Amino acid sequence: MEETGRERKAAGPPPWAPTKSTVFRSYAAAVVGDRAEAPSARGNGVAARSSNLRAVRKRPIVARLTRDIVQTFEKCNPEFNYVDSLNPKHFLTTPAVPVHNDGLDNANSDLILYVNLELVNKKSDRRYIVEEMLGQGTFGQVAKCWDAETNSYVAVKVIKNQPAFYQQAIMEVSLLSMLNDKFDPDDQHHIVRMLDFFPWKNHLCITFEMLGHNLYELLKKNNLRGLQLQFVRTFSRQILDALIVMKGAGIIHCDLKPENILITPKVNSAAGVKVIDFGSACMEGKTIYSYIQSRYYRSPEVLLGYPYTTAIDMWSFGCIVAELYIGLPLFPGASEYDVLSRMIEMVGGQPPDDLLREAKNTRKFFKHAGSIYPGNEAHDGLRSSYRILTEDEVEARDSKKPKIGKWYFPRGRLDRLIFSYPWKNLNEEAEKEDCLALVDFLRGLVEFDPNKRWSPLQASYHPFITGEAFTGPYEPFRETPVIPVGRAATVDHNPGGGHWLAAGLSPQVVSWKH
Ligand SMILES: Nc1ncnc2c1ncn2[C@@H]1O[C@H](COP(=O)(O)OP(=O)(O)OP(=O)(O)O)[C@@H](O)[C@H]1O
Repeated sequence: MEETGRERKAAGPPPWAPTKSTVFRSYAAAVVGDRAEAPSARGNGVAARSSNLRAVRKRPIVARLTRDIVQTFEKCNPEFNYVDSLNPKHFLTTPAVPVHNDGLDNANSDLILYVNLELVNKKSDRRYIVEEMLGQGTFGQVAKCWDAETNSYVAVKVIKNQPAFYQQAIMEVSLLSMLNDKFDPDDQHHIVRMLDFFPWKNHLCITFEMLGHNLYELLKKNNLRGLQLQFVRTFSRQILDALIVMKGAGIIHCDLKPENILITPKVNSAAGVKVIDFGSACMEGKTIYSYIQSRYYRSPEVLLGYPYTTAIDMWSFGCIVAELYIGLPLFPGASEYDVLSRMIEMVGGQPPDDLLREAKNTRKFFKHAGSIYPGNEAHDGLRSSYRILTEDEVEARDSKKPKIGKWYFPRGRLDRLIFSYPWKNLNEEAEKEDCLALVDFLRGLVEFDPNKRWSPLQASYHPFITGEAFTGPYEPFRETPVIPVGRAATVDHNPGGGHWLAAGLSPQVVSWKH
């Protein structure tokens, strides 16, 4: 299946500085062009206007003049006649042409937002004044709003006025309130805080704490050259912390990607991140959708149509960790076939045969070779009765070529990519050791077999995360008796925190100094 939803617009090439390798340069430029991004309205005009508004709020004399500006004009000119409807609105939503909902919504069922529009929680009479657009996504729009009651900014997600989106947003509200209130009451585990939710003009509005740029924006600011290892470690540690809590709650995020990890305002000058967007999340053991996760971060079991668990978030997490280091997506496939081929080539190996036997989409990507496939150099002497179809075989079957993206860095294994990455200066012994630890860390995350892939708690004890000396391949402790998912009659999904108990821990035990 080709991508339909979740397509985002190209962001344009980055301001690329003089390089060590033109191969990497063109790769980055193409990846930015290929990777679709939510159209952001953080234009200069909007930014300037918002800082003006802030200035107005802070200076009482200016605030008074501004508030009473109509009266002031009337005093100056008795013929001055202010009519609200003639006041030009600064629209933030595109398109801003009224179509549905008595002219309040556009053709996409998005509420047409404009600067100074008030979104009101009628129950509490709390008002949120729209100031700028933060993001327009699948489920609706996220606007930066001024909360007059707390004198602070919040991010308000205004869900599209359509039953399916409303239902999924209700799920987001219920899962996030459970995570916030029950599993992270003291806001220690890097999960966004939901502050309020209410209906407004047939749209569900969800209010969140205001956070900063997302990690993709951060990587772009850094010319897609990746972050220093210390930041990769800190961010990974914090995302893992959130994943431990989510697994404890039995929640699968289903859309973990750099765009959904936001930088928190600095506390004591320490960098921090939080996981956002539970709009695709579901409870483990109650999975409904099969078409989930953004393509670059989609796990093999989801691609193959196999029952999935919280392990799919660990796959996405592995892709994110690698991307933070190299600055570029690990598997930027132009189609699902391309993503799977890249996984096989870069990680080595392929999904285990019993998974391939049971998965719904195996025939889309693999050929059952009948007897044992002896493997080849690229597959590490793999022995399997399945092999991935060649491009020609896919073309012959589908009567069209599979979409294949360019390879802009030298083809090969992940470890080679990490060690040969031109922007890193691996002169120091300590840096080389850190890199070895990173490669070993990634090994346990981008593991084809979801039952062998490390859980967040197992990963959290890896030397790359703890900062201990890396002495050799990490062997995680055994967490729970392994009951292969989809290969057993009943599966204990640990929805209520059994994961913690099995490990003899409570969520509070695992905390790091950030
Ligand atoms: N709490 C927040 N603080 C600041 N910005 C935010 C916040 N929440 C969301 N955003 C911005 O809005 C964007 C879209 O948010 P979100 O992912 O929740 O919406 P979505 O409709 O589910 O989007 P998508 O379709 O991309 O998944 C984010 O990438 C981020 O840039």
